[in-house]
Amino acid sequence: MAQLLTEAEIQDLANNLSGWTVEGSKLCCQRNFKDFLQAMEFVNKLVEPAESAGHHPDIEISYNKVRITLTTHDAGGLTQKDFELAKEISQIS
Ligand SMILES: C[C@H](O)[C@H](O)[C@H]1CNC2=NC(N)=NC(=O)C2=N1
Repeated sequence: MAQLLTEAEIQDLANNLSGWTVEGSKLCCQRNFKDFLQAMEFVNKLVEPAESAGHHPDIEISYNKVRITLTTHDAGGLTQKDFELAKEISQIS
């Protein structure tokens, strides 16, 4: 199982990850799109990296807004897997 990160590690990793915030034991990012269709097109692009990583975001869709939350459920908090997947998601437009 992936190791939980320390507070210092989390802050260090978060400082090098733009567009995401640390909220408790979660990494959060919100993306805004023109409309629902574009929001869903983006959400569908998350499937491949998540499946490849064997690590999955929690996704909340509200019309053209997509809120992505990452945490390692098996570990009960933030691990390297969350930051690695967040970096990949940041590359998706
Ligand atoms: C068996 C399977 O690989 C595990 O349940 C994976 C699936 N995707 C996951 N995603 C996230 N975010 N956290 C997990 O602990 C997790 N575990």
